[in-house]
Amino acid sequence: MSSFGGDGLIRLENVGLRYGMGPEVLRDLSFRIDRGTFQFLTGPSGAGKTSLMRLLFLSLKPTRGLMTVFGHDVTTLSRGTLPTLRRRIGVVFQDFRLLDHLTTYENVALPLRVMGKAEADYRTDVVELLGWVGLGDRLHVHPPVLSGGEKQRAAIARAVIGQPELLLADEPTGNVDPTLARRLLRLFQELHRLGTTVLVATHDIALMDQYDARRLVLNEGRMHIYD
Ligand SMILES: Nc1ncnc2c1ncn2[C@@H]1O[C@H](COP(=O)(O)OP(=O)(O)OP(=O)(O)O)[C@@H](O)[C@H]1O
Repeated sequence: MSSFGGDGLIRLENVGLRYGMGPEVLRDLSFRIDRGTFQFLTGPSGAGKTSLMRLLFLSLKPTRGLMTVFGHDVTTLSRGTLPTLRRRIGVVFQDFRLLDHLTTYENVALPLRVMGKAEADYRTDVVELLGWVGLGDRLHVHPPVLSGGEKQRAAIARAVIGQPELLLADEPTGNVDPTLARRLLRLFQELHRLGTTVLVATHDIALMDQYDARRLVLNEGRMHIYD
């Protein structure tokens, strides 16, 4: 029962995942992510990182084992609970998922609008954050005209603007140069300092070497942890 002690924001016990009738792509995962911690998730291409991120964002359910997120057993979540839990999570997926009919500024401000905040209270924060990620001159354009790296940074800004309890970022520096990648890592560190639990999936060893954090390593669906 090792994963079920302590202040586990996320707990997995013997979790397995398969797509349809295919083979298990995640196998016997047992680990805990404590509140307020920072960790990298890494491993070779196809090891299951994105699949694990989807599990943690409650887009998929484990096909076996026990998993809790914010203390809720994910297999018995009611339809109403799911969106409430997701609102506590900031996500950056590899396909960005920006809304094309909104400007960059509006995309990033969206989580705050959903929370019911007034624009006058957040406008400066959104503009400042977009400046920090290098999009200060792209505020009023729509996602289709942004480059891949610009879309990625807009998605990151949207994920962090509301200071979520949990940040899940899948290859967040995959489309940017090393200088910008360091800058984005600093943003995640700052968020962590403010209390967010952070999980960053990355292949980028140079990036991981810049921050002394726990490493969750997936290999062929199994996990090894280096504290
Ligand atoms: N929707 C899906 N349906 C069926 N199989 C899938 C699906 N998504 C992923 N897989 C399979 O699950 C395995 C793990 O894929 P996943 O994308 O989670 O790995 P990854 O570690 O994120 O890889 P990468 O680093 O290349 O993004 C792979 O064998 C992949 O083919």
